[in-house]
Amino acid sequence: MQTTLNATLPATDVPVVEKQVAVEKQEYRDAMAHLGSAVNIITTDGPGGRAGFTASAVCSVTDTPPTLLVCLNRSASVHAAFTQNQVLCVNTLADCHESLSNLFGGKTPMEQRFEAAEWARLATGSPILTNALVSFDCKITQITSVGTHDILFCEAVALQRNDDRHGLVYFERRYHPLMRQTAC
Ligand SMILES: NC(=O)C1=CN([C@@H]2O[C@H](COP(=O)(O)OP(=O)(O)OC[C@H]3O[C@@H](n4cnc5c(N)ncnc54)[C@H](O)[C@@H]3O)[C@@H](O)[C@H]2O)C=CC1
Ligand SMILES: Cc1cc2nc3c(=O)[nH]c(=O)nc-3n(C[C@H](O)[C@H](O)[C@H](O)COP(=O)(O)O)c2cc1C
Repeated sequence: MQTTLNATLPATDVPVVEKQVAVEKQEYRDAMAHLGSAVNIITTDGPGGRAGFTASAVCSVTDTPPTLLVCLNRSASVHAAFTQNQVLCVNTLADCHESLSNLFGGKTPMEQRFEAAEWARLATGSPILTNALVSFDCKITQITSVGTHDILFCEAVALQRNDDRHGLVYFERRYHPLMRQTAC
């Protein structure tokens, strides 16, 4: 399906279309499914308990100070743990992590989620997935609410990289391996 959105243009000789375009939730989700994204398991540990969930709504904000953002639905069972602990780790998944992603994205009990992989710790005490593509160990510096979600701004205080693994992309509601270029 091809969809055209009307826009108000500033040029004087261009007819202005004033019609307001309402985007329904399902239409928005169907459109967002066209955006390929990395898949991450976001973990935390501390006074609020150990918790983790799968997230695609993650991006870099600034390198000074090194800051990422993570969008977390306030209705998720893990929400209180993250806001109480004030620390988290963004573990970006490799191509072998499809089933782990589904485990952390479903309604699975928390212990069962963590039993399925090996974890370490860096600076904040948040679980680091040992064979992740990259792990950003962070303190949460700011939280802003927009609609159903909280945007967690997270300053990286330690990093772990695995430079030989292939990536994983979530696109059109499916997982796709993303191959690293190797010398031939
Ligand atoms: N940002 C989020 O909260 C996301 C939540 N999910 C959840 O994971 C499950 C499976 O998702 P899909 O297989 O991708 O099918 P879907 O049809 O639920 O979602 C399609 C796309 O819409 C966006 N989206 C979905 N739910 C959203 C939400 N509550 N807030 C903002 N954006 C949202 C995401 O970009 C997602 O890839 C659903 O329960 C979905 O709600 C998935 C991706 C992102
Ligand atoms: C591929 C994928 C991406 C997801 N991305 C997000 C996200 O960015 N933000 C979010 O709040 N939930 C996201 N979810 C849903 C959460 O992982 C899920 O709600 C979380 O595990 C909490 O579930 P619970 O309430 O059963 O603990 C995603 C799920 C999947 C499968």
